[in-house]
Amino acid sequence: MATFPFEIKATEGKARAGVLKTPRGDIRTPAFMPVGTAGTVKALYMDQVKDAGADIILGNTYHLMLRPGAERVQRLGGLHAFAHWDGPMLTDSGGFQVWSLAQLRKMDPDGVTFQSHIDGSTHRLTPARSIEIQADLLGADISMQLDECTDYPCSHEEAERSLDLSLDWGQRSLEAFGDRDSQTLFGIIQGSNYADLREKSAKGVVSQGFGGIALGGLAVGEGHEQMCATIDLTVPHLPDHLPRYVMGVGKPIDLVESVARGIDMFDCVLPTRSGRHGQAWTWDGPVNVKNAKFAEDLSPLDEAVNCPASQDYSRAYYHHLFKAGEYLGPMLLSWHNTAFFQALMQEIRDSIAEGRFEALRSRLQTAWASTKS
Ligand SMILES: Nc1nc2c(CCNCC3CCCCC3)c3[nH]c(NCCc4ccccc4)nc3cc2c(=O)[nH]1
Repeated sequence: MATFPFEIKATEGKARAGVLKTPRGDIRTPAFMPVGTAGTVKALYMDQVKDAGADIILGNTYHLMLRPGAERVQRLGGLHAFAHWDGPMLTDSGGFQVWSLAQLRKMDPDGVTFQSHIDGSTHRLTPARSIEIQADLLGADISMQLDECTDYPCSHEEAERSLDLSLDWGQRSLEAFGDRDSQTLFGIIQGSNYADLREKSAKGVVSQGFGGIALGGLAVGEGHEQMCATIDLTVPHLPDHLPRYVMGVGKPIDLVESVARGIDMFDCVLPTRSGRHGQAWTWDGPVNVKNAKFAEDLSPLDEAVNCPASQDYSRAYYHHLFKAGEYLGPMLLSWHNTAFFQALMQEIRDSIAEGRFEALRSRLQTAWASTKS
């Protein structure tokens, strides 16, 4: 397994600004990774994703193994060629999506058997099969170990059982990954919100020798404050030199507060999912364009976001598009939100490099206080 060079360029407190160097290109951190679920960042062309500033996108083992099938994606040249994205790509192992989407799933110590939510066909994921799909068939630059995302809340005993299973699957994932020299594998920490279990999981994952470390089991309903508290008690057990990735996070306020606690990488469906439903994220906080107050508002979504979707169309036009159910509504708003999330990460990176991150953080805590729920 390769360990990609991770250079920290600047720090402010626990916040780090750096570059993760991969064979398919550099990833500027802190980085927000747009989610390309089934080989597409929903409603966007890859050029728009790239122009918005994204260095890396996510692919999804669960969705692609069900349709069109992982072997078919390989026959078609792999996910980069298939989806027309030539930059770095990270794929999740599929475990989380099995929990959140599949029907009739059956767990055992070696893996999980489940029925497709699409056509009911039976599938099985083991650590080795997940690595084969991610690294061999889809061709991911960064793969994730197969893990069990522990339900929240849960007992200490249940959290420890789950953590131990993920540690075992992490070891098997590393063995299956072998010595691929142009791809890397990240481990995933579990442990729910128990300090002793997060420490046990962190020390276990760090000792196994991954190319990066993810914090799993978060953004599962615990809320902003609990998520921050869990990050606070996990990061001290992580080495400075490996990238840290909080999975499934999150809202803009979550990104800022996680960067302040030493996190480098994020993914979330929020920009495109909320965009499809009329929610626009701006520097002043979220607005829902379907609100009647925008019916004759000629102002742009956000003066400070340098994207045609943010500058060239009025809020009144967005209001009309969503009231009329026009396709262009979700398309433009997904584009704006994707550009806003990238503009936020760029401002975070610049502020750390210029020693003004804490000033940015306190300004955004005030502007976005109501979004912490
Ligand atoms: N292995 C693994 N993945 C996790 C994920 C999936 C991360 N996104 C993958 C991505 C791949 C491509 C398809 C989409 C998913 C999580 N997502 C969330 N919360 C999302 C909370 C959320 C936020 C906004 C809207 C919906 C849900 N917590 C997560 C915890 C884990 C975890 O422990 N282990």
